[in-house]
Amino acid sequence: MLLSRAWHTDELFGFAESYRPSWLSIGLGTIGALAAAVVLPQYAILRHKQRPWTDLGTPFWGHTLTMLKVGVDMWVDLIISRVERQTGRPFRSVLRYAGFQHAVIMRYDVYRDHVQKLDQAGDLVPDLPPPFVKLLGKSSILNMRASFQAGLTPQHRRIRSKVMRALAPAQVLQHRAGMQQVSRRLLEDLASASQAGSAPFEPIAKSFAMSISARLIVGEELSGEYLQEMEACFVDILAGALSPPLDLGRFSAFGRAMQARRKLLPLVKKMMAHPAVSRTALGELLLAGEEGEPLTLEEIVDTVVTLLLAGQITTNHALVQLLVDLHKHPEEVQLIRAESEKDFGSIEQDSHTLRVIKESLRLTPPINVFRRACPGRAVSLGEAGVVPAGCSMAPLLRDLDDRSWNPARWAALPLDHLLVFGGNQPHSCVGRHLALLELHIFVRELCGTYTFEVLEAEEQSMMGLKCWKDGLPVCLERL
Ligand code: HEM
Repeated sequence: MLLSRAWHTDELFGFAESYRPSWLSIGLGTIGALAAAVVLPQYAILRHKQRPWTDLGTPFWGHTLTMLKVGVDMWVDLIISRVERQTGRPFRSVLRYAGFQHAVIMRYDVYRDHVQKLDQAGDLVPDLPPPFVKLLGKSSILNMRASFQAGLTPQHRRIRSKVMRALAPAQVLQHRAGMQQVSRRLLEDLASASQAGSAPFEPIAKSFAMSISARLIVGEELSGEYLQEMEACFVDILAGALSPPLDLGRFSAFGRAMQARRKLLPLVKKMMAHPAVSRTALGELLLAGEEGEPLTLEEIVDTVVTLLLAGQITTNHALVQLLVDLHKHPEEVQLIRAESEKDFGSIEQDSHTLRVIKESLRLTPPINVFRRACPGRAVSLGEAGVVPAGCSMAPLLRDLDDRSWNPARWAALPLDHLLVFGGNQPHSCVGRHLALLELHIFVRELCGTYTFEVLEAEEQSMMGLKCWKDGLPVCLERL
C-alpha cells in the first residue's frame, strides 16, 4: 500500500517536472482563476433558498452598466416593470447585483412592515457605497449605527442632536433674507446670460445649494471669505463620490477627492478660530450642552463634509426637478406667483408653493433609496422572502402607488407623509427644514419676478446620477 502510494507520488512529481505549460495556458489559467474569484461571490448568494425574487444580471457586471447608462431613476423604473412582468404580481422586492454589490430593493411599505423596527432598535448599520463611506469619514452620522433607544448609540445621538439644534426651523428661518439675496443674484445672472437665447439652469441650482448650505453652516461672513475654496474642494469631492474608490492621489478622481477633503481640515480650523463662528451651525457644534461634550476636531470636519455633501447632492437635484415640473404644469406658476408677496410665518405653513414642492419631491425624490444592512442575522420580509445576513437593503423613497400630479393632496397631509426625507427612522433627514425653505424661497423669487421657458428637458445619466441635456437650457425674462 505504502509502496503503491510512493509510486503514485513519484509519478506525479515526474509529470510535474516534465510538464512545460505554454504561455497561452498560463494566461488562460490566470484569467480563469481571476474570473472565478470575481464572479463566484456574485453567485454565492444563490445558496440562500428563501431569498427574495432574484435577478443578478450578467456575470461580473450584474446590472451596473445599465444603471450607469440610463441613470438610477430610470433604472428603478425598469427594475419595477421587469419584476412585475416576470412575476405577474405587483412589485414588492428584488435582489439585484449592481455596482459590484448585492442589494434587496424594496417598496417602502415592505421596509416599514418588516425592517423599520430593527432600524429603530439599532440592529442595522448604514451601508453606503464605499466611496461615500470614505469621503464622509468614520465620524459622519450617516456612517454610524443609530437607534431611537437612549444610550445605545451615544455618538450618533450626541452629534445628531447638535446638528438638529443648529438646523432647527427657527435657526434656519433667520437666514431667510440671505437666501433671498442669493436667489435674486443668481436669477439675475441667469436672466442676463439667457438673453443670448438660453442658459443652463443646472449650474445655477448647484451654486444656490452650495452657497446656502455654506452660509448656514459657517455663516455669511465666513462663507464669503472661504466659499470659493470650499466650492473648489466640493467639485472634487462630488466627482470622487461617484467614482471607484481607488486612491491614486491626483491620478484618480477618488484620490483627488480625498486630497480635497484633506484641504478642508485647515480651512475648518481657520473658521473655528474666527470670532464670527459663534453665530453659525459650526459654532453650535463647538458648544458643550445637554447632549454632551463639544465635538472633537475629527467629528467637526466629518460633520461639515456630511452636511455639505448631504445638502448639496439632494437640494440641487430637487431644484432642477422642480423647474422641470413647473415647466410641465404652467398653471402652477400662476398660483405661486399670486402668493409670492405673501409672508409666511413658519416653514411648514400650508401654501400652494409648499404643496407644489412636496408633490415634486413625492414623485421624483432626489435620492431614490437609503441603504441598511443587518450584519448579524437574516431579515424576513414576510411573503417577499428573507434577506441574507449582511446583504444591503434599499427601501425606495418614491411613491409608487399614485403617479398623478396633484399638489392639492398636501392640503391635509403632514410633512411626515413625505418619504423622501427617510421616514420614521433614526437617520431621517436633519436638513429637511432647510431644504424646504431653500426650495420655497427660490421658486417664489423665480415665479414672482420672471417668466421662464425650459427649452429642452431631456434626462441623461452621469455615472448613474440624473442630469439634464445641456444642463437644462432655460430662458428667463423679467415680468
Ligand atoms: C430635498 C432635499 C433633501 C432630501 C430629499 C434629503 C433626504 C435625506 C434622506 C432620505 C436621509 C436619510 C438617509 C439614511 O437614512 O441613510 C437624509 C439624512 C440626512 N440629511 Fe438630508 N435630504 C435633503 C436635504 C438635506 C440638507 C439641506 C441637509 C443639510 C444641510 C441634509 C442633511 C442630512 C444629514 C446630516 C442626514 C443624516 C442624518 C443622520 O444620519 O442622523 N439633508 N436626508
